[in-house]
Amino acid sequence: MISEFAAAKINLALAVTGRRSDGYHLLDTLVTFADAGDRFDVRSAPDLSLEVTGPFAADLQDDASNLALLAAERLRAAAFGEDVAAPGAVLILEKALPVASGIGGGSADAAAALRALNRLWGLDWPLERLASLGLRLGADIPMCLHGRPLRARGIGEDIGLLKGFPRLDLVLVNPGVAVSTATVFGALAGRFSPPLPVAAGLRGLDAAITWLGAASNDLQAPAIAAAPVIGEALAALRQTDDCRLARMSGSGATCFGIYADAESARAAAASISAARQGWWVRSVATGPSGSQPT
Ligand SMILES: C[C@@](CO)(OP(=O)(O)O)[C@H](O)COP(=O)(O)OP(=O)(O)OC[C@H]1O[C@@H](n2ccc(N)nc2=O)[C@H](O)[C@@H]1O
Ligand SMILES: Nc1ncnc2c1ncn2[C@@H]1O[C@H](COP(=O)(O)OP(=O)(O)O)[C@@H](O)[C@H]1O
Repeated sequence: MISEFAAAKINLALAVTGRRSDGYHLLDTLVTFADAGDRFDVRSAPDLSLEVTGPFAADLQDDASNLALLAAERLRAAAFGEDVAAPGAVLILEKALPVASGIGGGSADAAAALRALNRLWGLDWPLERLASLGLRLGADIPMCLHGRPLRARGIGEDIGLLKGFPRLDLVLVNPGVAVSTATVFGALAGRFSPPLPVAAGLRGLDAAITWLGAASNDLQAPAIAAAPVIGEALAALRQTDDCRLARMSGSGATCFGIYADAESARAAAASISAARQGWWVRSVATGPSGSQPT
């Protein structure tokens, strides 16, 4: 049995800088990964199959369109072609992240499946080769394969790792609405931004907060227009003690707050959870060099 962690992806800042001729939008985004996520186990079997467990399993009823299984099928076809002796695997996904929530659930799972099967099948493919296969399934899969602080451009394929980017104590809040990524991009209606400022050499919380404060997430306003409860999630974070910055991740609806330390983050998460019992609320840490579950 091989296990991989599918860490939640958090877009700390996101500028939409243009649009390609195929309709996909060009981004400039600063991303980090949390120690909250889905868990992925794989074991050898003659065929490929998927079992989904965990608190959000019921939101993913259709296994055939699950990005993790699709990624596994693509990897098997690319590595073994029509070989009748091609290996299979049982993929066991524990779905702990809310679905369609701006924290890369499907992409994180597909990346974890590729990493796990690369090991199980002894393929030894480099990350770049897995990333180019993954990109054809989801724009966020390459960044989720890296799983550490990075800057991504293009639609997510042009990645630069951010060495020295600080560990952050965050609260993640999902107010229980699923937001369609395509709808949110569509609502931008061609309003584009300049690229984000240079992010090299950001060390320490204060430097990160100053840099992030001068940036934004261009998808936040259209997402709030589609689902106003996202504005309530941001307000709830901003009202907690010691919240240094609150913003939405990706195309929403999950929002994050940044805190000075883990204790403040835990206290904020407890107070939001107590006030909003239907919301998904977690205090998490992001890792400077990739995140592992706590
Ligand atoms: C916005 C971001 C930021 O990291 O995150 P999420 O909100 O998904 O977490 C991503 O770019 C999302 O990437 P991903 O979730 O893989 O998107 P995909 O499934 O490839 O695309 C779903 C749909 O969104 C639109 N889309 C997506 C990505 C992009 N750069 N431009 C787009 O216009 C397209 O209409 C596409 O058909
Ligand atoms: N393993 C998966 N986890 C989550 N969503 C998935 C998965 N496979 C396919 N999907 C589909 O992908 C869509 C986007 O979900 P997700 O990747 O969680 O969004 P986001 O990247 O915004 O968090 C959902 O509508 C969901 O049905």
